[in-house]
Amino acid sequence: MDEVTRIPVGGERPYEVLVGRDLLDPPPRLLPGAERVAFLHAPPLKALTEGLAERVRAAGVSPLLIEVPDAESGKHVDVAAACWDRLGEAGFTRTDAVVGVGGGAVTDLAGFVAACWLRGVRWVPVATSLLGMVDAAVGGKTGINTAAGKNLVGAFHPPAGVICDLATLDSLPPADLAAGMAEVVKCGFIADPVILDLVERDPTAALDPTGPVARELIERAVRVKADVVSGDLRESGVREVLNYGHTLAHAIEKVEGYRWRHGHAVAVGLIYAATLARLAGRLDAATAERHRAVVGALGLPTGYRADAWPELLATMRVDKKARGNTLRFVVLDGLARPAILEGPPDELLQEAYREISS
Ligand SMILES: NC(=O)c1ccc[n+]([C@@H]2O[C@H](COP(=O)([O-])OP(=O)(O)OC[C@H]3O[C@@H](n4cnc5c(N)ncnc54)[C@H](O)[C@@H]3O)[C@@H](O)[C@H]2O)c1
Ligand SMILES: O=C(O)C(=O)C[C@@H](O)[C@H](O)[C@H](O)COP(=O)(O)O
Ligand SMILES: [Zn+2]
Repeated sequence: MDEVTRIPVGGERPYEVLVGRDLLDPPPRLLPGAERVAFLHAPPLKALTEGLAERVRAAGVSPLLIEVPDAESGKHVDVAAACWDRLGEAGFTRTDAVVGVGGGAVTDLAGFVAACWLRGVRWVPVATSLLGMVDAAVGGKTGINTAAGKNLVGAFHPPAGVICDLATLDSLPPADLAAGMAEVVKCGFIADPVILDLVERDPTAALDPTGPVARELIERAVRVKADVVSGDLRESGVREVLNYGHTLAHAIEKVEGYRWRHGHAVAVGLIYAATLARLAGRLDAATAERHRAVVGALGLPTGYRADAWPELLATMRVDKKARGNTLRFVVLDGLARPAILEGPPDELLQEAYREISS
């Protein structure tokens, strides 16, 4: 095992994010006293999960493997209900636990299943995608999608610990690596501009999960997220900055029937938020343009269909940051200076969209 970085996350129930290579042993150690552990995984992570289950069995704990549909198809209430049925059949009690093995979709689902079972049992995300490591597995936001939109049902339920084994990224498809980088870049714009410098200097190195640049980027992004959520688990204030770019991103995902990767939608959403801030007189043109350049350098999408605007606007109205009829956007007043743009007029929203659409 190489060196493990331990990043603390504070709050009512503090825990650590472990980043390193070949560190898949810890789930039983993070869950002392559990006699049963349910492993939720999607088909691509079956072999890895079976290996984890064997280690757990060797430690005297009974594993229960629950295979769920891949990606966003798993974030559905019917899938959650099927998981609760399995926990019930296996007699899961409050000292037992759930482990989610996979990308952000599976860990969001696993956390939600754990948050609701017996009104909350312990859980551990084993993040196997870049996006999961830098974002989804950290911070205790769990949830599923509904017919009305993305992540509309969920719970704040911090994990007992987070495992980011960089070796798992070796099998992650390149498009998913790039998608994860969108959330890393988000952290660069809202809090840690060194991230942007590193990506701009060598985008290829940023996308190589075996190299030191990717590891530094991952650790920096996790620290940004950990710092924010430590002080505001339930998003009553500062945590909203982590939603930078997400108001449009979630609308694009819904319009696409969740066939677009979350990170790809976030990439477009970041450019939209920067354009909106520039048009609102909040952000300088150079920093706004930097969004397009960094996102483009990573091979991520930079725009979306012009004719989708009416549906996107309607969907954005149920964004969780909205208050009644007032839309609220996270914008930048400068590099690493996130703020809220409250109730921008529809004309301004549309003008910004015109600039990023084709
Ligand atoms: N809870 C949060 O705070 C938070 C934060 C950001 C994103 N999210 C959510 O995370 C989800 C996106 O996560 P994602 O980008 O990981 O997508 P994903 O979970 O859909 O995973 C993408 C694909 O990669 C596969 N995969 C994962 N790890 C792999 C590996 N090591 N090798 C091979 N294939 C692998 C998955 O099976 C899937 O097919 C969205 O639902 C988003 O809403 C949640
Ligand atoms: O952790 C947060 O807070 C975030 O906003 C991180 C986002 O990257 C993530 O996509 C999150 O799931 C979005 O949350 P939502 O509350 O807008 O559904
Ligand atoms: Zn996100």
